[in-house]
Amino acid sequence: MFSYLTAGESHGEMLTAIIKSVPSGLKIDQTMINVELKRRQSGYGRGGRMAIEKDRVKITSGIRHGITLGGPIALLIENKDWKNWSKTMSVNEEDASFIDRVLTNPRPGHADLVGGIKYNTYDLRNILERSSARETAIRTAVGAISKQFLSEFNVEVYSHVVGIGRIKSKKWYELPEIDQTSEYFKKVEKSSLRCGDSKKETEMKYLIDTSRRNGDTVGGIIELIITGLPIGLGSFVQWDEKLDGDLAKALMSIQAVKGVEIGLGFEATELPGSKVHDEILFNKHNEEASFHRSSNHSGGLEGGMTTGEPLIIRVAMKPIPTLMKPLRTVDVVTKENKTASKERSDSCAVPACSIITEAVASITIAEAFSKKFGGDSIAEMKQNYRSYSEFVKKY
Ligand SMILES: Cc1cc2nc3c(=O)[nH]c(=O)nc-3n(C[C@H](O)[C@H](O)[C@H](O)COP(=O)(O)O)c2cc1C
Ligand SMILES: C=C(O[C@@H]1CC(C(=O)O)=C[C@@H](OP(=O)(O)O)[C@H]1O)C(=O)O
Repeated sequence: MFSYLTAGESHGEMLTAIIKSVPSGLKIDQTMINVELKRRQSGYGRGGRMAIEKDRVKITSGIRHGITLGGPIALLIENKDWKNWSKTMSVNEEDASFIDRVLTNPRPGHADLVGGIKYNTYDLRNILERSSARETAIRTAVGAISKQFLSEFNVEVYSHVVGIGRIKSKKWYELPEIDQTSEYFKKVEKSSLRCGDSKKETEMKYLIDTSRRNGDTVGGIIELIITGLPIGLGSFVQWDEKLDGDLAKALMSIQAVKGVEIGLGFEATELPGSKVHDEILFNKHNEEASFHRSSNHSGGLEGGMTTGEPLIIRVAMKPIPTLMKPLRTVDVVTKENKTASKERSDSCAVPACSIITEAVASITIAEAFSKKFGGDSIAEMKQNYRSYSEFVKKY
């Protein structure tokens, strides 16, 4: 199982992750991990921090000569900004008198107030530092290793931005093709908004810019597409084995994500069953044929299991909580009415979040693969995968 733990504060020295039970024999391309880190940093709407950070992974264990050994893999990413915070964020007791950048005016929508009460601190910096989405940099590195694992089984994970504020672009079923190599998705990769629809992209950028100028922020919707999945990852037999549940949990754990829908999602509630459910087909005359569907409204999941069709998931991100025209709040020390603290901040992080959704979904799918085709080495897992594929073909 691909379980992992992350550590690190936003302005601390570094971010760390340890990943458990990656099979041995998996070739790891560090350049690809760094490309994923760059993709996460490149989105439109980000604040000043991204000009400081140049995220690069350092692997300190679990890999030898580019190949996984089967033991825990440890990853590090340095925070370049740490040099400006080394006393403020020092782990050493002798720096305890060095208290600055104290935050006592909690920001509505951030973890500040509830975290302060729960962890019994009046310096809300103690909460901000770990609740910050800086942590998603290291999750993206874990996701990049999971993506490399999945590509051994020809699984591809990609995403695009389909909404910013009220502006909506095309959804998967409105696109001529949802292939990663399509012209549309080539445009997505080039777009700083991760939107392949140029007209909508211009409108979206305008909305981000005007809201920033007004001291405000905007959220949006990301669509995630995963292709090449076998039938039957996940299970219906127990609530905690359902893959839709695991994916929703992983995606909802991304900072500022407030909704996840699979396939038609909420739209399905407005349609009759006859227009929602995907009819089952089988081509008897094709030797390679197996069961397939007339449509993919289910988004590739039925009964908590993959159907073999592409997985389609939409993720809703709320607007960034830190506002340059701040909302009302209360100082946690004096209890006086104040306006919320203003920190350097992003005005829109939906394109960045799109890359994070790819990462966390890849980790969840890699876990499901390990569960179904379990083995200590990649060769053993591939053998199990091939044998299952033969079994499915004969069904
Ligand atoms: C990539 C990314 C960047 C973010 N940048 C900021 C930011 O600059 N300022 C901010 O206030 N919140 C930012 N957030 C959102 C907060 O981290 C998030 O709202 C906060 O941790 C509270 O969690 P919740 O929104 O899930 O309840 C960002 C989120 C993501 C995914
Ligand atoms: C650092 C990242 O995102 C940060 C997430 C974040 C928050 O409150 O979540 C606040 C900002 O941090 P800072 O106050 O240092 O500018 C973002 O830049 C990152 O994504 O790498």
